[in-house]
Amino acid sequence: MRQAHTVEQVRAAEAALMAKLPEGTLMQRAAAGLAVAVSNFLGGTYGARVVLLIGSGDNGGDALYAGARLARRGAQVTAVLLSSHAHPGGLAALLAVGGRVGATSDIVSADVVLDGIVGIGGRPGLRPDALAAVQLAEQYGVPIVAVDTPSGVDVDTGETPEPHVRAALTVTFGTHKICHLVDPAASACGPVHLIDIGLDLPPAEVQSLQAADVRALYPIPHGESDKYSRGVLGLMVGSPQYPGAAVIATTGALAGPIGMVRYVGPDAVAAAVREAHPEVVGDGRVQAWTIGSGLGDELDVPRIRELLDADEPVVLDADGLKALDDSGDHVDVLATPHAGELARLLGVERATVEAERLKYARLAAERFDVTVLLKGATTVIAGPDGEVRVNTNATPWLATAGAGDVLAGLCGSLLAAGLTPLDAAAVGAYLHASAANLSSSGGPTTAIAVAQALPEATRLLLS
Ligand SMILES: NC(=O)C1=CN([C@@H]2O[C@H](COP(=O)(O)OP(=O)(O)OC[C@H]3O[C@@H](n4cnc5c(N)ncnc54)[C@H](O)[C@@H]3O)[C@@H](O)[C@H]2O)[C@@H](O)CC1
Ligand SMILES: [K+]
Repeated sequence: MRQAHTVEQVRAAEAALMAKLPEGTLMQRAAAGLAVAVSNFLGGTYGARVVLLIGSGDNGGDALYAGARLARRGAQVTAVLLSSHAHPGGLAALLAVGGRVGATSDIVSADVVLDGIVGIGGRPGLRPDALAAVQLAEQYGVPIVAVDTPSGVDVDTGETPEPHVRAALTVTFGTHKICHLVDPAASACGPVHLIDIGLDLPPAEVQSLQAADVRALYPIPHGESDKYSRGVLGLMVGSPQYPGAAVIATTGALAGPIGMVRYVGPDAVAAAVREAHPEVVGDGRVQAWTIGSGLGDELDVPRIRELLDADEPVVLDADGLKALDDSGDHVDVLATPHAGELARLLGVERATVEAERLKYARLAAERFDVTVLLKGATTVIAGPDGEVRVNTNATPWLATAGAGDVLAGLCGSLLAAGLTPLDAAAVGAYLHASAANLSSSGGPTTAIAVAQALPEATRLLLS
């Protein structure tokens, strides 16, 4: 499990640990890990030209001490001081081993720039000198390694209301911060490398399942299982307008853990579903529903509301989301909007949801008393009780027509097999992205190809 803590939680854990250790120990642990990560990033240090962008706080201190370590191993290290105050101990350490203070223009010939402008003490945005330095690095294609967080992003929300650093690598300390997992900030981090500095942390506000967590949650059939006990999913999806949505969602559902799929919808669509999947049967008892993908004119709000109020858990997707209201208990409902659909549900602009994904996913979960899976490059999943999961293993190639139908079918399958909405959403998003990676292999893919890759992605995970 990847955990992301708030700045307040990190500060408290750091204070508790610092009280037990000699002064400066934590910063030395951070700087040592940072120096190794930068050396690995460069493929060696001897002769490398390293520029440090230094702000007024301890984030700059980390960069300066790491710079001193790199200089001792043969790097040419130049500090660009962006504030009248720079960490005195760090600066002295750098100068003592042959590092120097230089100017922004040194960036042009650098192999790497370390962003030690601000870390968890920073407010969003970059001051003019810092912005000019970052832009120069971008203009000359010099990669930036962010120290702890890319400066300028909002660390606790993942929002990026102002200009900020776009890092090729982020090296963070103690735990992940929310900006490492939640977009748009997460996309500005590059790969995130975590250095353990020995913090003792409380439960995290935001979590991201990793392969082992998904493996542990996946419902695996056993010797006593039959097609009913493995779970039966009802699909109310697709329409004469969008028959493909029904076929694709069914393919996603059958590639999940359940034993049987029941399709409920117009005869012509049912025929198309059975042609692709002869094992699909008609109406009857189910353990969960997937409702909404491609319903178009078939949308029957009163019928959907009946199902939402019934005991079986429901994945509510696409057109079906129009049936959601904020009265009543919907804790066993998993709503799967993209940003535009969530914006419509909440009566705000799509761009506002895109900019504040965590906030609006949480808000909708609370208002509608559902679990919300907000689709995107990183998927944000918010439960009605405030729990948040983020999925980060997707590929941009997954942004293709019908991919959402696959996810709705798969998440329904996981619900019918007994997972909670939060777990079904997190496991579904993870496997959906794994299957996309498999079928894409770095190139184009289609929704059907993603659905067809799900069994193999699941096999690889479970083996
Ligand atoms: N506290 C600790 O025990 C440890 C802290 N570490 C490092 O210390 C960092 C936090 O250090 P600080 O608390 O000194 O804070 P920062 O270094 O993140 O920020 C310092 C100061 O910058 C100014 N500032 C805020 N927003 C700004 C902006 N947008 N542009 C320019 N200046 C701005 C503020 O005056 C702020 O206090 C962490 O991110 C991490 O890198 C690590 O050394 C590990 C241990
Ligand atoms: K930084």
